[in-house]
Amino acid sequence: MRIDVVTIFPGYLAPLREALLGRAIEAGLVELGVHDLRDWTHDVHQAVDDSPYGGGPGMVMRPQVWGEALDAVLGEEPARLVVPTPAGRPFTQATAQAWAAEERLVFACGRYEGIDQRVVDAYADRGPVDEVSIGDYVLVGGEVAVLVMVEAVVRLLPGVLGNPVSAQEDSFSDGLLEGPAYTRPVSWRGLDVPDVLRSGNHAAIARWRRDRALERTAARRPDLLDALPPDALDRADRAF
Ligand SMILES: Nc1cc(-c2ccc3ccn(Cc4ccccn4)c3c2)[nH]n1
Repeated sequence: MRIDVVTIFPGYLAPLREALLGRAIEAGLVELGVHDLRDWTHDVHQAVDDSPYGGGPGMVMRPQVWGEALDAVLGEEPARLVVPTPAGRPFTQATAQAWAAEERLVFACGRYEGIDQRVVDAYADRGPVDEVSIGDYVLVGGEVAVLVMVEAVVRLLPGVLGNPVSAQEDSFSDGLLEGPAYTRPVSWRGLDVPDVLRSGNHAAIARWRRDRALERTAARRPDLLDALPPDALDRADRAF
């Protein structure tokens, strides 16, 4: 997979070259290109924004600069164009799973009050364009959202995670939140590891973990329970 990011703050994307993701890049599992939008300005001030038509607070990012940048970065290779925005469709684990199958992702990081809508409209004719939100809160720009989404996608690529099973078993993959996890010592500040986890009874451990996941999901995210397909819960689950 190749990932390109266009931004006026390239340094914001430096964390993508650290740790697990950095090792995935070094291993050639993913290619990353970070591009400074201002490289496509032609004025001395390198202006990327202007006042909004119709008035209102803040500034809007100019379509011309974005058009030149995305034409250059996209080139002729097909790619999914992703535009983070608070007004986007929710980015979920299902989105990450779908995007993990893509050959190329290009992220357009806006700032100010966002990017002139004609940029999304103009590229919608060339290929898939997703306007996505990572949550119901407003950030200052798209860069942090891109860090989140790139991490969620790249961890799913073959060879990236040391333990690939965890990508299938992590939260949301079975529609439930993950339950609690424990490691040594068996007792810490008077708090003990649940006995069942040390019992060696794998059926009992699996049941206990499922029960804790159901309990936590019901308490913290009842919406996820409501969204489960009818056959997702078996009789033992329903006892919960
Ligand atoms: N889940 C998300 C995504 C964002 C996001 C993504 C990109 C941009 C580009 C600019 N802003 C600031 C801004 C503020 C007010 C209205 C519009 N945009 C962004 C915010 N916030 N929360």
